[in-house]
Amino acid sequence: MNTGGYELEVIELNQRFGSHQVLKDVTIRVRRGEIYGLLGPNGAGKSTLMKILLGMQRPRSGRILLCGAEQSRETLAQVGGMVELPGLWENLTGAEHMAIHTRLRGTPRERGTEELIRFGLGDARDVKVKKYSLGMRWRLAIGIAMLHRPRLLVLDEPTNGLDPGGIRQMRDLIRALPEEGTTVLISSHNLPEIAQICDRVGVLAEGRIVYEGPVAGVGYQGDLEEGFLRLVEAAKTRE
Ligand SMILES: Nc1ncnc2c1ncn2[C@@H]1O[C@H](COP(=O)(O)OP(=O)(O)OP(=O)(O)O)[C@@H](O)[C@H]1O
Repeated sequence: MNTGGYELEVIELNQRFGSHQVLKDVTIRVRRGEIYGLLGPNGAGKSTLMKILLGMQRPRSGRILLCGAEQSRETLAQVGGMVELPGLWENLTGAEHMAIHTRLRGTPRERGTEELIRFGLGDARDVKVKKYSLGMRWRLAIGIAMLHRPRLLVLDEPTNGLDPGGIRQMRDLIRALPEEGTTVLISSHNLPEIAQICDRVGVLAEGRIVYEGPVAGVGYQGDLEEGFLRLVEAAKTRE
C-alpha cells in the first residue's frame, strides 16, 4: 500500500472520559525516519494520545495506521516506548533487566548487552537500578523499549527532570535512532529542546491539533515561546 512515506498516521482520533472530551478529531502524520515533536500545555492530551498509540488505551473513534496498516496486535508489536518513566526493579541490575526483557520479547540475549552499551550503561550493567541516576533510568528504559527494534518509538517527556548533561546525552541518543530505521514521536513542554531535536511538530491544545509543520512555523515573529502561547490562547477561545 502506498502510505505516502508516512510511518504513522493518526486520523480524526477522539477520546472521552465521561463528559470530558480529551482528544478532538486529532489528525497527525509522522514521516518515515523523522523525529516528530508533540507539543502542548499541561492537560492538552499528549499522554492520552501516546497511550493510545502504544495500545494502552482504546480511543472512542478514529484511525491509527502504521505504515498504512490499521492498528492491530501485529502493528503494535512494531511500536515501542513509554508514557512516564516505567517501573524498574530497584534491586535488579541493568543486565538483569535486559535478561528479563529479552526473554519476554523473545529477542536474542546479546541484544540486551548491545543496548546497554549503546545507551551508555555498559559500565553500570552490574549495578543495581537503585543506584542509577534519573538519566540512567531513562536510558535503561529506552534501551528496553528498543530491544525489539521498533519501527516507531513513542517517548513521553524523556528529558523531564534531567540536568543539562543528561539532556544533551538523551538528545544525542534520540537523534541517532532514525539512522537505524526507527521513527520517533516525542512529547515535551520544553520548546528549545524540541526545536533542537525535532524535524516537525504537532501542537496539541484543548485536545485539538492547532498546528502541524516545521518547528519554526510555531514561532511568532521568530519567537517560539510567544507563538506557542498564542496558539494555546487561540485554542481556548475556539469552541
Ligand atoms: N483515565 C482518565 N480518566 C479521566 N480523565 C483523564 C484520564 N486520563 C487523562 N485524563 C484527563 O485528560 C486530560 C489530558 O490528560 P493528559 O495526561 O493526556 O494530558 P498531557 O497533555 O499529557 O498533560 P501533561 O503535560 O500535564 O502530562 C486531563 O484533563 C486529564 O485529567
